[in-house]
Amino acid sequence: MSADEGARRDVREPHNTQESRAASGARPHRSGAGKGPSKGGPKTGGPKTGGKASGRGTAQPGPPGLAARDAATAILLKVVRDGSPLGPLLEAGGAPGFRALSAQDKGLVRAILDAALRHRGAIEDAIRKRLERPLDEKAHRLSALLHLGATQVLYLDVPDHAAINLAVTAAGRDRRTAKTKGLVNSVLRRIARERSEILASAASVNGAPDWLIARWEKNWGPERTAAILAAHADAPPLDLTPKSDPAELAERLSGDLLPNGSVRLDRLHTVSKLPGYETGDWWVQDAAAAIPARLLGDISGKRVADLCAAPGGKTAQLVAGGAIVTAVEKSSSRMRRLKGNLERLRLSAEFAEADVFSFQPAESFDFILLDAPCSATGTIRRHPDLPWTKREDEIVMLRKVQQDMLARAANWLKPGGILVYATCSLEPEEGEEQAHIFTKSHDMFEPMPLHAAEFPELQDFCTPEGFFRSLPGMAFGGDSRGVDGFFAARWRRLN
Ligand SMILES: C[S@@+](CC[C@H](N)C(=O)[O-])C[C@H]1O[C@@H](n2cnc3c(N)ncnc32)[C@H](O)[C@@H]1O
Repeated sequence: MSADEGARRDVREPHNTQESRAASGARPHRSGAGKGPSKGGPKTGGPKTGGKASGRGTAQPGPPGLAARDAATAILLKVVRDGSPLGPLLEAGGAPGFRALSAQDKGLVRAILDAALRHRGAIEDAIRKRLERPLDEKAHRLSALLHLGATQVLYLDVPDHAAINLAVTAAGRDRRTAKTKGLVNSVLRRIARERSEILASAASVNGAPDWLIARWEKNWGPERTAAILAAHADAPPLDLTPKSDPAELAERLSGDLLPNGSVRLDRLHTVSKLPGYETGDWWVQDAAAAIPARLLGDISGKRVADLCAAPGGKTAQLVAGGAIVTAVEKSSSRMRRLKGNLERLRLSAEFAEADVFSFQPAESFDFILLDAPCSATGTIRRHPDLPWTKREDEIVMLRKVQQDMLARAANWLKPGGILVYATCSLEPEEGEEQAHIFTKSHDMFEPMPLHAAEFPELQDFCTPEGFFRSLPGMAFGGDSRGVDGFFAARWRRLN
């Protein structure tokens, strides 16, 4: 996955997990111990096992639900075997089998994949313990069928018999897995029988690859790592940034007003159907993602560069704050999204579709916000595919990009101007360490540490060095539903 594609989506388009799930009626079980499934969720039909093995794919039309299951299998394979990010596979130009599905089936596929990836560690553990011998490393398709079947049995409101029959049918219809029907059937039946026990122990199973957990334990310690993993297991709430009057919006949407002015709703909302969507009264943005732009202070009437701007959550904040904003973004498709988002919000900015490494501003800026491309490990609760598609060497590669970008951006600031650097990463190499390197190598810049006196609501998030640091699992203003992991540092140019 490229750094760009790993970028979070602060301004969410109508196609998102929440709304798809709402559309499909596929409500996930709440994760955690002792939460047995309630039955009678989405009707996948009552597929009968059988059907003819048809080589690759499923040429014959199958029982209801099978097309969705096949699309989910193909997409899960793309993500966990090939390392493709999930988001683009679920978009309009995404995976072919997915594109052909009805809106309801698309919703079902999104819900299955979200749960399968969010709980991948626990599901893998449950399957492994119920196999007589380990699966062949190359048995990717069989593994995916077992994972999706187990996901439905453990985490979605689908009757066990329907979920299991569908998995067995899907196995039987493909030559590569036709002989494993018995195994699929017996493993999934055991998982259904032992559901309570599996869910009770799920929290103790690591929900990310070992290399990531080892990093977090080294950097944040075991307790905070456990809190990060617990936060990842719960789907996040829906946070909105109001264009104006947060209290009015919170009341209008019956949401909770967070101390930074974000409005928090539960996640089962269709974003584009919420009041104020059409009129551009708010945009989707995690409460932590809304902090870096605020660190610039009073920007009204000032020239602000928003570097690495798409999809535009921070651009919107800056424009709404009265600044004259130049939004720099190198990806054309993401720039289109940024423009579309600002259009909906009736906000205007100057758009520069350019690479930060070749961009040349006509004049210097009063303020610069650099929201650099990063591993995005702070957004795993919103993108549960990330742990399974990231590689550690990407973090090493991105460090150099971030360092060079910061150094380049520093040249474009007026004397007295303020620079904020931010990443949505849990990795100190992309946050704290970058800030220290910049301070050491730029004596024309003085750090502007954040203090609780200036931002009382951020007291728990100001580090001793004066950085902003959030970790998933940290409560904000008494709201225990957590925030994304973010880092931000701030400097003033001396002359
Ligand atoms: C973390 S996202 C930005 C999120 C955005 N600031 C927001 O709040 O909505 C990083 C963005 O940087 C863009 N990007 C990556 N490398 C870039 C470069 N060299 N020049 C300009 N943009 C770049 C990516 O395409 C991506 O859209």
